[in-house]
Amino acid sequence: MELSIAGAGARLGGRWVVDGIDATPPPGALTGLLGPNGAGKTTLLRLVAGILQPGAGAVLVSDPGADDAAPTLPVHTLARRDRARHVALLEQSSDAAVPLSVREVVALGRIPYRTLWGTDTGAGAVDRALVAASAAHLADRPWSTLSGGERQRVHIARALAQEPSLLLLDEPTNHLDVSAQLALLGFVRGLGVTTVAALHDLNLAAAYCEHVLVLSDGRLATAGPPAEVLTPALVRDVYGVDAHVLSHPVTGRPVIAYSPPGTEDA
Ligand SMILES: Nc1ncnc2c1ncn2[C@@H]1O[C@H](COP(=O)(O)OP(=O)(O)OP(=O)(O)O)[C@@H](O)[C@H]1O
Repeated sequence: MELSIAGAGARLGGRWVVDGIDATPPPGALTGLLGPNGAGKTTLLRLVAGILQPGAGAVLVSDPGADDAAPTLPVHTLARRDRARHVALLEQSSDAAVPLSVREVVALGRIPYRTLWGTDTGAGAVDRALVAASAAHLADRPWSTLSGGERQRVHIARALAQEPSLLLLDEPTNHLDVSAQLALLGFVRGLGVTTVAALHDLNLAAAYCEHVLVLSDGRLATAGPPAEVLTPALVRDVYGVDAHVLSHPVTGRPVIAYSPPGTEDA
C-alpha cells in the first residue's frame, strides 16, 4: 500500500504534538520512525493508522479496492472493516490479563476477515503468523503466564495474522532479546509490506531500515536513507549526544558509537 503524509498535524492537550509532517515512506519497505521520548512518534503512528484524525493536513493511502496505486484516500475515512483488514497497528504493549490462549489472542487479528457465519477464509494465517513471530512454541500457553518478551512476540503475531498492506509498529523490539530483535526486523523487512516502525535503537534502524524519519519536538527534523541521515551532527542536534558513525565491517551500514558525556572533552 502506498502512503503519503501531507502536512499532517495533531493537536493534543492544547498544543501541536505533531506538526506539519510531510513524508512518503517507500512502498513495500521498512521505514524507521526515530526521535527522542515525547517527539511525537506514537501520535504520528496513530494518525497514519487512521485512529486519530489529523487536525491539519492529511494521511493518504492508496485505495485498497482500486488498481491505481496512487495514495489519494484519507486513511481515517476508510470504512472500519477495510481499515482493519489493510492497516495493522502494533501499539506499545499493555499487560492486560485476558483469559485467552496465545493462539486465541493471535486469532483476534483475523476478526476483520470473518464472514457473517463466523468463518475465516484465510486458513493458516494464524499459524503462519505464530511461526513468523517465533511464537509457535507458545501457541497453547495461557496468555496471562507469558513473560514480557513472549507477550511482545504474540502481539507481533496478532498484527501479522491480520495480513495487512500497511504495518505500523510502535517500538516492536521492546522487551525482545538481541536475537529476537534481529529476527523480527529481518522478517518484517522481508515481508515486502509498507511498514513504519518507531524505534529507539538507532543501530537497529541503521541495520534494517531502507528509510528513516527523524522527529524532534513534533516536527520532521530530517528523512532519508540511514547512511545519509544518521550523522554525528543529527545525533547531537536531535538527541544531544556526541557520537561517532562508523561503517559496519561486513554490511557497510552505519554503526553509531555513542560517547558518554564528558569523554569528547578529555
Ligand atoms: N492525549 C494526550 N494529551 C496531551 N498530550 C499528549 C497526549 N498524547 C500524547 N501527548 C503528548 O504528546 C507528545 C508526543 O507524545 P508521543 O507519545 O507521540 O511521543 P513518542 O515520540 O512516541 O514518545 P516515547 O518515545 O516516549 O514513546 C508528548 O509530549 C506527550 O506527552
